[in-house]
Amino acid sequence: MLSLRAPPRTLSASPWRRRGRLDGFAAPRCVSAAPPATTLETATARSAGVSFPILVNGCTGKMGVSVAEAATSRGLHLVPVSFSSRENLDKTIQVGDTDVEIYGPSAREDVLSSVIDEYPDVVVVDYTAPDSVNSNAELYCKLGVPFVMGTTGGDQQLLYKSVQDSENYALISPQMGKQVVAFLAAMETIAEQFPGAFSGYRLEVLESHQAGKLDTSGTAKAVIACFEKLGAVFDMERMVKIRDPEQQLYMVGVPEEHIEGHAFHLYHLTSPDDSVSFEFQHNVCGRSIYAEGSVDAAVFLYKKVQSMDPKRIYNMIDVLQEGDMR
Ligand SMILES: NC(=O)C1=CN([C@@H]2O[C@H](COP(=O)(O)OP(=O)(O)OC[C@H]3O[C@@H](n4cnc5c(N)ncnc54)[C@H](OP(=O)(O)O)[C@@H]3O)[C@@H](O)[C@H]2O)C=CC1
Ligand SMILES: O=C(O)C1=N[C@H](C(=O)O)C[C@H](O)C1
Repeated sequence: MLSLRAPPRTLSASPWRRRGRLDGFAAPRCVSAAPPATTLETATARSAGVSFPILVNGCTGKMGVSVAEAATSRGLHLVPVSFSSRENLDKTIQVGDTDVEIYGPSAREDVLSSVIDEYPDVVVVDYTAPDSVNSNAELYCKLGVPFVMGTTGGDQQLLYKSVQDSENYALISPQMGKQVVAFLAAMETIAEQFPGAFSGYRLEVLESHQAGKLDTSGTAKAVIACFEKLGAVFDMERMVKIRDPEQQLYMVGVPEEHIEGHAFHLYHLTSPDDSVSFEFQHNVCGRSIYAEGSVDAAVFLYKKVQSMDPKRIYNMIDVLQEGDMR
């Protein structure tokens, strides 16, 4: 019986639990966070024609530092400044040869203005926290600095409005991993072409991330929106969010070395009469695909700004469609 009638946020009847970790759930084999040297050489050569300053906001966090490292590996100039939610942190973070100085909220407007004076073609990449999405975006828009918003959550409608009103350039996406972006693009295409094809189907969604993740998966929300266009019924209250390392290890099957950094997603659809079911999964260990994708996003946005492209607000599907993801 595949129908899931679990109460909200319990795991007792989840497909992950019912099957156990080895039956039908293929956790990815562990991969090294660093891409192989040949890949890096190719990537550096490819970005050689495009070099510009990049400021990564959120370098005290895991994605921020990963993106900063990927940017320097790709030959971009890392601006030695990043912001924190904490005042008077008096901290620097070393990324390659660069000492990135961390500033608190009260300094951010002055510091960012000085950065823009010194590096007029700077692109900002934001990996901070859901509750800073809107205030950070407002600041980037106020100062007219193009930005990639990798941070999820916040008020997404307001985020788009801020960019639209300011006519700033921005690339906004809850998902930077090339293959997951391709899956999302496929979902959007199916939803566009066959609205209602899954009319009446029940949708169940489980997502597992490292315990420190504050919000619900932004990627899951985007995929759910597609299933809803297809006619599936989903109650956001019933989303199963797994943040407990024990459950991740023993039930979900996350490799132990990736408990601190993983994103596993499972979507299960059942027909109204229970006779048909579908299941989709995307399971990522580590953060390298997001870091590389974020640099692709920054390069893409930089080129759009330089060519004064009229579109101004982009997402990762635009980057993928233009063949700009490595
Ligand atoms: N688009 C994508 O593909 C991906 C998106 N994400 C998203 O990126 C975000 C960050 O994830 P992750 O790096 O794992 O989280 P972390 O908690 O590791 O890092 C976030 C950092 O943001 C800093 N921060 C919080 N508020 C502010 C602020 N107002 N200004 C500046 N810095 C701030 C915190 O540092 P401090 O305490 O010093 O303020 C913290 O170190 C999340 O929203 C996550 O969902 C993650 C992976 C992929
Ligand atoms: O916080 C994370 O880790 C991730 N966040 C993004 C999201 O919320 O969709 C992307 C991915 O799931 C990793």
